[in-house]
Amino acid sequence: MLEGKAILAARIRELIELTVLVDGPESMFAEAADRVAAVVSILRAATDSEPGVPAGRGWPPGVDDALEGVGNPLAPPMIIGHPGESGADGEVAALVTLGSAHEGAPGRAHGGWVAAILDHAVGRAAAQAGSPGMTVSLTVDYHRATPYGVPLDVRSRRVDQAGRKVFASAEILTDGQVTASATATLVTVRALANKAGGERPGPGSD
Ligand SMILES: CCCCC/C=C\C/C=C\C/C=C\C/C=C\CCCC(=O)SCCNC(=O)CCNC(=O)[C@H](O)C(C)(C)COP(=O)(O)OP(=O)(O)OC[C@H]1O[C@@H](n2cnc3c(N)ncnc32)[C@H](O)[C@@H]1OP(=O)(O)O
Repeated sequence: MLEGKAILAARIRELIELTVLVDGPESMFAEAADRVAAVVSILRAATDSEPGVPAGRGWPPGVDDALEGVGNPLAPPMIIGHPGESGADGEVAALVTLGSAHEGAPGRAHGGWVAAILDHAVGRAAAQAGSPGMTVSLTVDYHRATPYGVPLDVRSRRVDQAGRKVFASAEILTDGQVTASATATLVTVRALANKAGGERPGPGSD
């Protein structure tokens, strides 16, 4: 089931990428749109959920996660490595490859996607360090172009903690050079920390 969803999501990522890149006659777009509509109706028939309405997909991040979910076509996806796999002790190491659909300035990744990756990385680092929380402040420095189409190395770690506040940092590297870095403050959320896979948090829950 999961494998099938991951394959579907991978195809949809391909579809998104090609939709951004392709140019052609109206008839080609019309035919493609009709075929996509047929796929949409297959999926719609299989769910009671309404697109765009919060459904609460479970927690912690899984197959449908916005950044790392292999079953979420919007997720690049970010591949989270084992603790210490390629980063230093206590670091979370991840790999992510963006595409043309993530382009901002010509030839480089959009800064919003760069920030989303860094936000997720600090969230992961806080969770790995035993202090899962939500980002309340994220400061991003863009040092040089973050490319797309190549695997990006992402590193993050918890730096400090004071009460419920967790301080973390993260970088994105390519060819050993840091393209963007972030420092963040997260606030631990007790209700989430206690949930290994329960319902998604509601607004303002702690
Ligand atoms: C996300 C939880 C994860 C837990 C999951 C469980 C398992 C983990 C497994 C894997 C996790 C892996 C990855 C997760 C990665 C990403 C997940 C995506 C999450 C996000 O996508 S995240 C980005 C968006 N994020 C928000 O949506 C937050 C909006 N926010 C709020 O929902 C509230 O803010 C809340 C509930 C967080 C706290 O609210 P509250 O009422 O409980 O706490 P309160 O306001 O009292 O603040 C307490 C202390 O933080 C200080 N403080 C507050 N704000 C500050 C700021 N801006 N700068 C500096 N300090 C600040 C105060 O000054 C006070 O400090 P003091 O105690 O010293 O006075």
